[in-house]
Amino acid sequence: MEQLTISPFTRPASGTVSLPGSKSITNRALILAALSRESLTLEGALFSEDTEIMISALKALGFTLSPDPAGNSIFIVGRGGYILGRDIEINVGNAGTAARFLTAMLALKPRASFRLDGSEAMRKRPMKGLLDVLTHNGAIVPEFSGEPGFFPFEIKTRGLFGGTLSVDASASSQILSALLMVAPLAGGPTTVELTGETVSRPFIDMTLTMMAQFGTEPKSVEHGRYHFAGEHSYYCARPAYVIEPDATAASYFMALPWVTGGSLRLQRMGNICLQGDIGFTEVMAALGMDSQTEDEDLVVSPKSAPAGDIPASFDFNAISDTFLTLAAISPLLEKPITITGIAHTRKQETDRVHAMATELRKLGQRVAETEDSLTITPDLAALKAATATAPVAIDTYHDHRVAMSFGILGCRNLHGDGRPWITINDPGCCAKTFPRFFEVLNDLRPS
Ligand SMILES: O=C(O)C1=C[C@@H](OP(=O)(O)O)[C@@H](O)[C@H](O)C1
Ligand SMILES: C=C(OP(=O)(O)O)C(=O)O
Repeated sequence: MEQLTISPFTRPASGTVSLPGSKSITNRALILAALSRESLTLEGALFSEDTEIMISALKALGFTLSPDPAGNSIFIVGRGGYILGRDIEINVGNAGTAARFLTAMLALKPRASFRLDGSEAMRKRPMKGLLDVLTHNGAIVPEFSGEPGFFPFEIKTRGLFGGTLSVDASASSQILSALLMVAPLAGGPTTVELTGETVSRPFIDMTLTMMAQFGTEPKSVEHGRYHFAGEHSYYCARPAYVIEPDATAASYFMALPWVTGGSLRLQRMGNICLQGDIGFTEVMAALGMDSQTEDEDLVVSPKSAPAGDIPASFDFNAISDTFLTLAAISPLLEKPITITGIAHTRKQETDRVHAMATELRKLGQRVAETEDSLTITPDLAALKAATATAPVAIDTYHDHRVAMSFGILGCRNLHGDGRPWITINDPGCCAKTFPRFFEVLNDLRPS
């Protein structure tokens, strides 16, 4: 297995970070463009495993896409969602967005058959809420090769009829986002209603805002019920759609100057409109970091005034992809913190709550784990002792965010002599959303 030993920063971080495009926006824009009746160029798109999976799947479904990785753009010809072919195999890898959004889109096609599978981790991730509602609607007839409700499966599709789609999206907001995006193309008036709560709320707002940007909105919304008139398509009466840089990826560089000192300019992060994860700036503000918008950029640096008391508890339910960033740097805090609202992340790339607890314990930290929370009691002396003789190898569990967040922690000059103390196992897993992460990180090291 490949390993990367992190060299600590012996001087404060400085420089400008150009972040890749947002994964969530790129994969939504690809679906919405395919569902629209026009051609469109996506600018500032992300090129990574998760978006390559979406691009390949749409190509397999007969859509014309011309990706230009060097120019970060993708030209796509929409066909009102019309899928060519009736017997197609798709592998969604470990891309949650592709898994949920594509499955819902396939259900629109009458009289076809699709075989879907994903990575080993994806075979354990929640799909049941989505498959159940599509089955009850008569849109699909699923057949499972393994455990019912999970990949791999085959779906015979009948087309999405109108009516009421009651959905359980408690395990993943992507299930609700998927249904919302396809509901306007159902055969008749459609109501999407949530049977309970959902997690990661800002991603639902992202979906609804992007649907509106592509020309289609619910006719009305009331108490978690979204009404659509039916028989619509998306219209994107513009030649280009510009994708925001990825706010979750930015969380690592909001944390870096806290770990190393210094100041960073995050390009085009100054006016993020669609991504709730920009709220991580508030977490870092509580830790004593300042973020100022300058032109379109965000400049992050330690506050000049001393930080007040850090809150004892942070609720990450709305921005859970960023909880790993805070958890990884928590050994450098002065007081214990509790991170709550993260039970659903146990069913993501890996069991993230358990993975973070396990790796922090390897670093000598005291960690208490509940179903929905982590309490980390920082211990700097134990951190130094655990890493005194050789770097500790952090296991990453095929989870890009475990790799990237501990990569940031390893930048602290912990032993004062520039000696490396953290090794990241399988650093290549960051290719899911940020293939060049460790190169970008290295470029911020003053020479
Ligand atoms: O809709 C989206 O683009 C996402 C929603 C969230 O998933 P869950 O709703 O499963 O938490 C988030 O964790 C994921 O990275 C992206
Ligand atoms: C949870 C994540 O991804 P996915 O889109 O596969 O759910 C993530 O990127 O942190």
